[in-house]
Amino acid sequence: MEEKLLVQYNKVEVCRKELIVLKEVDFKLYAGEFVYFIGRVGTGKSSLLKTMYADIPILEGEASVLGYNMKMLKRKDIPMLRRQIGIVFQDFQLLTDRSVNENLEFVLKATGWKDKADIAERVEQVLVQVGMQKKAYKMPHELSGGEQQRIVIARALLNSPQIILADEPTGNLDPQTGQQIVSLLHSICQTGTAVIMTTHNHHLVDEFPGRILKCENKKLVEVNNTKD
Ligand SMILES: Nc1ncnc2c1ncn2[C@@H]1O[C@H](COP(=O)(O)OP(=O)(O)OP(=O)(O)O)[C@@H](O)[C@H]1O
Repeated sequence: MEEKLLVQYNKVEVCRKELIVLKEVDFKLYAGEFVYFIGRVGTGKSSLLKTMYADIPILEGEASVLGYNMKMLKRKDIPMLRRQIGIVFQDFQLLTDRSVNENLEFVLKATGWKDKADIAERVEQVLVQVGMQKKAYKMPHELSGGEQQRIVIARALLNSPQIILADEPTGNLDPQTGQQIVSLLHSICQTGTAVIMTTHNHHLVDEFPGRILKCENKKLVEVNNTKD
């Protein structure tokens, strides 16, 4: 079977205001791949992810994400693009005033789901997928950090994204919980969803194999292991 190309960057420049963060970025992401972005603090890992969901515009080079030309992207196209990308951050960003169920329902309703039974079924499915079906009625503050991150991953899965972008998803977790989260992301990847994860944790990269790209000296380079 021919591999499906989800992201293609050619000579892309990533800028934050007037600062060039990365230049000449060549990158391809295929369906079902697990990719790590590593590199020191401030080298551009988050910024590069942000270009993929149109949080930072691309001004130089050619970039396509899920068939969208990111240089020509119209404001009105952004919600449709983001619906096909699951986004997971380090700081969980659940709505604190409502339960797990309500957090998930809120996203489905905001993305056009109307039928109550369909919504309930989809919420149940993603909670099962992350092993949290018993916590549906909990408030976020009643959950541990690892559990909250599982709910965030469930939220990212709601609209069956083709790509998950996870920006330091283990940054606020203890090592063992972080391991469980990366293991969960790997199992999601095995169902065909591509995952890009930024991390400073080289143990995780060594333990859970994936393609490794490093941000260094304003370039994105493919490396064989975390020591290169
Ligand atoms: N909102 C912003 N406005 C201007 N410059 C920014 C902004 N956010 C980040 N930067 C700068 O862009 C560069 C890249 O930052 P970025 O957060 O992408 O790096 P990173 O590799 O993800 O770092 P970290 O590992 O700390 O998360 C840094 O020099 C940073 O200071």
